[in-house]
Order: sequence, then structure tokens, then C-alpha cells
Amino acid sequence: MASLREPAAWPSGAEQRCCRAGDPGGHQSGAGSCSPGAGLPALIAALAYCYLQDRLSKEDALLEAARINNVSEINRLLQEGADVNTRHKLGWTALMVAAISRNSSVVKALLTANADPNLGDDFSSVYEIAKEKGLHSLEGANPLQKNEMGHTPLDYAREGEVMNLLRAAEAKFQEEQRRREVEERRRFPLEQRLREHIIGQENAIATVGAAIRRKENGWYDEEHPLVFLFLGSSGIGKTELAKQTAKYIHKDIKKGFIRLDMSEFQERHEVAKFIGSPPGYVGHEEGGQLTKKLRQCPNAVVLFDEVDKAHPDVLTIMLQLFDEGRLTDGKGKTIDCKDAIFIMTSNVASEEIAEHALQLRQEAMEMSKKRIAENLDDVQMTDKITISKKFKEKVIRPILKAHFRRDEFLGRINEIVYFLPFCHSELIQLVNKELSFWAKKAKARHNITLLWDREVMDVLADGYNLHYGARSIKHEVERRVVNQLAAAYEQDLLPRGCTLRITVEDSDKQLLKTTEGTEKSKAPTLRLEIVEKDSKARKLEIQAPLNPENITYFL
Ligand SMILES: Nc1ncnc2c1ncn2[C@@H]1O[C@H](COP(=O)(O)OP(=O)(O)OP(=O)(O)O)[C@@H](O)[C@H]1O
Repeated sequence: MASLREPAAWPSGAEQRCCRAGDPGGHQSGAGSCSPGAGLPALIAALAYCYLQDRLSKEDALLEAARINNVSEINRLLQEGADVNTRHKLGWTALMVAAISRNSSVVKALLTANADPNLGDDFSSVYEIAKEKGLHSLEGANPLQKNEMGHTPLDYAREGEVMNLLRAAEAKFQEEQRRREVEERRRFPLEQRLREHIIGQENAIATVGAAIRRKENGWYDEEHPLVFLFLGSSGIGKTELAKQTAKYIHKDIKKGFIRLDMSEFQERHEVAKFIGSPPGYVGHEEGGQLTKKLRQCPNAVVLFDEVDKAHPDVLTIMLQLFDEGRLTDGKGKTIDCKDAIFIMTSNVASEEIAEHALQLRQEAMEMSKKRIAENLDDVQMTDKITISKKFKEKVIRPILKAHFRRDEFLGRINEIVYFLPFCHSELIQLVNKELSFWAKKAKARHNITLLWDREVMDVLADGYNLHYGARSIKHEVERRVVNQLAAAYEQDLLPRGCTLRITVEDSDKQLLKTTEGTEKSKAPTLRLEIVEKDSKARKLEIQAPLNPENITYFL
């Protein structure tokens, strides 16, 4: 509830302190009377106070003067016609304020001016105070809000009228929320959101986006959960897509995303860890890793990482889960999870997929070159390629079949989603994302502005390793840029607030003699330079032993 001592519209402590310090003897406004020794902060506070005084109504000013024991101000305001019995919007009078603040001289002055000591307290209702404090009862408040024990306001309602009110408010709020979400989805579709976090992988985004849209709009088989298998090499966005899908569906609710590393379920006895042990067995009380989490959020997005590593008995349980949309745990309790979304990831066949994609890109590039040579108008330098149905049937399916050994398991997968290696333009985007991440940190932590250009991004994109995906770009940026930044900082070469540019040295790619006598190009070096105020650049001499180019980073 609002405290008598803290009405929302009254000046802050700094203003009050200044006013007291500068108001020993009956000045009019409280401004300019801060002692010179009080310094700049006091002067600023005094000015702020004056400004506030100008804006306050006479009645507000009277209440304020009563609170801070300013008798001369009380007298002045009363002379100017302020109502001595005025009330604050939460109900108290100036006399009450002075009394509760023990400001006896103000009490005397107010009584002399005929303040009514018999005015009862007219404090507002809880509703008024909540409104004043911005805690509106049901207007705009979320009636579904849960406290730390998981209870909503309705759980605490005892009276019929309040219960009815809360029920109606819940229904109204849910309807409003649903309407807002539909509107939001229309304006900002899932694919667009995913693209904000995931570079490339257009086909994967489109496949997942379409399946989720079908489900959200009721165009799906409600007897079975949605099941995806994400295929592709490491660090290419499989987990990220699963995470972002969960974020889209469950917002920031952590329980909405369940992640299990299936390499932890390689042995037969580990089935118990998955769904819990039967009665009488060790760990019965603990429950299973999957069942425990699914019980908390039966419509979660569940990620089974490296599913190819799971023991066949674990796969049997997963098949039952996908088929029936429910799971019975070690305690015999059944969890209904038809609304869950199951995503399995696997690196199986990743080499074949990567090779095929590179070959398709090569063909697309040659085709474009040929058409340029033939001077045809419809030339499209496209990075977009699609894995053919033939390749999926003839190459991928047999590999999956050999691995999972069961047609029915593969048959329960709604969509097999292919993740392809990054093309050059996607690598440039990944580099830019990574550099932007560090630029933001440099700004926030050290007020340093970091600049780079396309040539720098090209050099860093060369560090791409097909087997490590986006992680190799992260490591390349850390190795070749962030290491230098850290060393320069340690050597005190970076003035706070400076502008730093990353530049490419040896950009003409010098040719080096290799031990075999052949020539190979030397990778260009990245250097840091400070951009001075007059736009002149000065290269930083970062001292050995830290020559970042000589540091090997083991992936
Ligand atoms: N397409 C992408 N766009 C943006 N960032 C990506 C992309 N792919 C991967 N990353 C980033 O690289 C890191 C690893 O990605 P992710 O965990 O999705 O890999 P993965 O494909 O699941 O591989 P693994 O099987 O090794 O886990 C994450 O930080 C992720 O944000």
C-alpha cells in the first residue's frame, strides 16, 4: 500500500536534502539559497526543486511544504489562497502530513490558519491506491500470473463474486492473448523470426515453418506428435533451429525446451535413466530424465541429440512415444504428449549430404558462368540449391535404414530436414554476425568502436571448416581478431573511447615457396589500427609473444 512518506509526486531525497540545507531562514522559493559550499549537485537539486515547485499546484505545494517542515512556504501558500484542508489524492491533509512527520511548527501554522483537526482520514480504497501506484486490479493485469508456488489469483479466491470476476477476467485475457498472438504471427511469421537467428538453411526453415503452421492452425493429425529428423554435419544450425522453434512456441518458458544427449543412452540398462526404473530398482524414486521433464511440460519441444547413438531399446521406447503420443514411466504413470514436438538430430550421412550439396553448388555456378558467357538475360547467380528426391531415396534412405534398422521408426518421422554446408555469402553473414557480437561487447565494456570491411570478412570466411561449421568461424574470429584485441588491451594500447579498424595486410596474397618447391599463397594477416580524430590511421604494434597468426587453435 502507498506509504504516507512516499507519495509518488514528491521530490526525491536529493531535492529534499538540498532544500533543507539551503533553507535555514525563510526564503521564498527554496532556490538559489543552497550554500556555495554545497557544490554543483546541490545547485542542480535546488534548480530541480524550483522547477518542481513551479509545476506543483498550490495544494500539492502545501502538502509538500508540510512534509519538509517549511513554515514560511506554508504561510506564503496560504496567503496566496491555498486551501488549508486540501487532501492529497490518496486522502491525507497537510495537517496529517505535518503531524505524522512531527513537524510541530507547521502543525501550529496550519492550525492558526484554521486547518480542521477533526477531518477523518479519507484514505482511498485499495482500488484507488492500486490505481495511483499503477497496480490496476484487473485492468490490463494478467490474471493468469503465477506466484512462486505456481498459484494464480483464482486459486486464492474464496468468495463467489471474486471467483466469478477472476474467471471472467481469465477468459477475457486468454481470448485477448490469443487474438494478439494470431495478429503477431500474421505480421511476423515464424520463418522470418527463424531467419533472424539462423543464417542460410532456407529449406530447413521452410520445412519446419510449414509443419508448425499446419499444427498451429489445426491442420494436423492430433493423434500423433510432430516428429522431425535433422540431418547434416556439425555446427550447422540443427540445435539452433530446435531452440528457436521452442522459443517461438513457448516464449521464454525454459521448461518448453527439453534437450537430451542420446549418447548417454547407449547401453541397454540406460533405458531406466530415460523413463525411470520400475519399483524395487535403483533410482526408482528419481524418475526418468525424459519423463520427469515431459510431465512438467507435455507440449514441449524435445530435442534428442545424436539419436543414432541411442541403444535400440531406447529407440523402441521412442517409437512408442511417436506412435501413441504417450509414455508410461517407471512408476506406471502415463504422460500424454500428443502436442509435443520431437526433433532428433544426427550426423549420419552428413558427409554424403555435404558432398552432394557442394556438387550441386558447383554445378549451379558452372551453369551461371556458362550462361554469362552465352550472354543470356536470365542469369541468376544463385546460392540456393535443393537436395533432389532421387538423392534422398537412393543415397540417404539406405544409410538411415542400415543405421536404424527399422522401417517403422523411419516411417514415423514426419519430416527429414537437410542442413547444408554454408556457401560464401552465408559465411560472410556468419563472420559479420560474429564480429558484430564482439563489437557490441567492445562498445559496452570499453567504449571502443570496432570497424571492418568486406575484405576482412572474406579473409575470416576462409577459415571455414566443413566439419565444424559455424563453430569454425567463431574460432577464426576469436583466434585472429579477439586475441589481438585482448593483447592490445593488456598492453594498454587502446585508449578508452577510441575507434579501432581491422585491416588486411598482405592483401595481395604473397606467394610463398613451400618445402616441395611449389608456390602457395600466404594467408593475409589481419591487423588492428587506431583511427585518430583527424581520420588518420595508426597501426598498433602489439608485442610478441602474441603474434596471433602463429597461434594454433585446436578445434
Ligand atoms: N545457420 C546458422 N546460423 C547462425 N548461427 C549458426 C548456424 N549454425 C550454427 N550456428 C551457431 O554455431 C553454434 C553451433 O550450432 P548448433 O548447435 O546449431 O550446431 P548443430 O548443427 O546442432 O551441430 P552439432 O551436431 O555439433 O551440435 C551455435 O552457437 C549456433 O548459434
